Amino acid sequence: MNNSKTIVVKLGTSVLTGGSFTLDKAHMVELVRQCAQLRQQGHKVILVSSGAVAAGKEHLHMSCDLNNLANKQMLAAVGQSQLILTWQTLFNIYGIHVGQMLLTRADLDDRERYLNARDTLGALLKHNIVPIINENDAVATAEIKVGDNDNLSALTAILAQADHLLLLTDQPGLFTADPRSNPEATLIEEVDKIDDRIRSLAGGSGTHLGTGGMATKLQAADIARRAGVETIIAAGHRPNVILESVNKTAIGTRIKPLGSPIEGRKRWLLAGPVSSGKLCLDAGATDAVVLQGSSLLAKGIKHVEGVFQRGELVELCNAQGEIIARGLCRYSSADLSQIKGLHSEQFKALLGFDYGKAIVHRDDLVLLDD
Ligand SMILES: Nc1ncnc2c1ncn2[C@@H]1O[C@H](COP(=O)(O)OP(=O)(O)O)[C@@H](O)[C@H]1O
Ligand SMILES: N[C@@H](CCC(=O)OP(=O)(O)O)C(=O)O
Repeated sequence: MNNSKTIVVKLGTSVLTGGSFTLDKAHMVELVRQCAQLRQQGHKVILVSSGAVAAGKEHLHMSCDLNNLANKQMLAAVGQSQLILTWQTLFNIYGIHVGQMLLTRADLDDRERYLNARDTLGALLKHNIVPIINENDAVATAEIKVGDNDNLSALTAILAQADHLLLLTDQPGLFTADPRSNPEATLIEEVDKIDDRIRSLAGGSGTHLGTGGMATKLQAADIARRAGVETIIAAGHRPNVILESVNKTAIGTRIKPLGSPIEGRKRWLLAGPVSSGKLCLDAGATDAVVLQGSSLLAKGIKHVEGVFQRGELVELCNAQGEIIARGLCRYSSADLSQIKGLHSEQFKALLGFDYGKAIVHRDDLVLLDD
């Protein structure tokens, strides 16, 4: 079917537990029914499922300090197997297989590992298996974590070249303020651009088990929209929410994608590496990069922040300090401290070598301003 869409459905702990410390299996079966129906309509479905920590707590009947990393990892290790067992049992009702993928930031940083994860996801979808993704909480420490499943689901949507990202939570969408503390807050139905004004509306999680609240949902939506993916934030308990979101019923908060989807390597630049440093550009270089589609030359670099090697990802900032692009830097921070502000003809005399005049080549750069 040529109208086939790929949909990433992110289910927050709040949806899977209904705010309790146990998995709400009656509701999970309802979500599975909707996923099965979407597949019958010819669409592909990927779940990003939170709930491992909650499931671990439920299984062990143990109260422990959730601020302690080892405790949380223990609960996730126990809970993840319970969680996937529950999903498999429920999808079995419809004769659907599931495949578990546990990822960390490190799996997406490295281009080769990113491509491996992409191929696994592709193979699961090709064989009509529903991928169920979570962060590998049992082993991931802060340095190699994505940190929250909202961002992980956006990275998954990029990996899968999805059409829609549904962030299902315990609120009907993004409100003008946290509705838990502001009963007057109203739903925002459509967002064109995620700027500081929109970000300022989003608070953190209102529960002990949720991570990130609305703030991480907006981060995720911003990454997704730049990769051409539409995001919908909606209530996981709304009847038929998954079916209606995809079939264009006005529902929750819809965050529009940017016009044209970007090509593979640039998608990885958005999804993958964490930045190792910053290049601050003058106005001329900013215009050249943003408006003229040029590579970044050393001449327009005013200063360099951070320590990085050749080939690492850096952020490019304009004179106001706003991040305008991400890209792979062809020179190390040590080299750049010598050649910033100079013409490329001088590189060899100063460094003893030269990797070409582009500091960040156009092919290795993705723009963020819009
Ligand atoms: N502007 C806002 N609009 C809606 N919810 C918000 C807002 N700011 C903060 N929140 C909070 O975000 C919570 C949902 O995020 P979170 O607890 O992380 O849930 P999940 O487990 O679904 O990811 C809501 O319960 C709400 O308290
Ligand atoms: N990976 C964790 C969930 C992390 C997370 O982002 O939680 P949530 O904000 O509920 O989606 C778990 O499975 O418990």
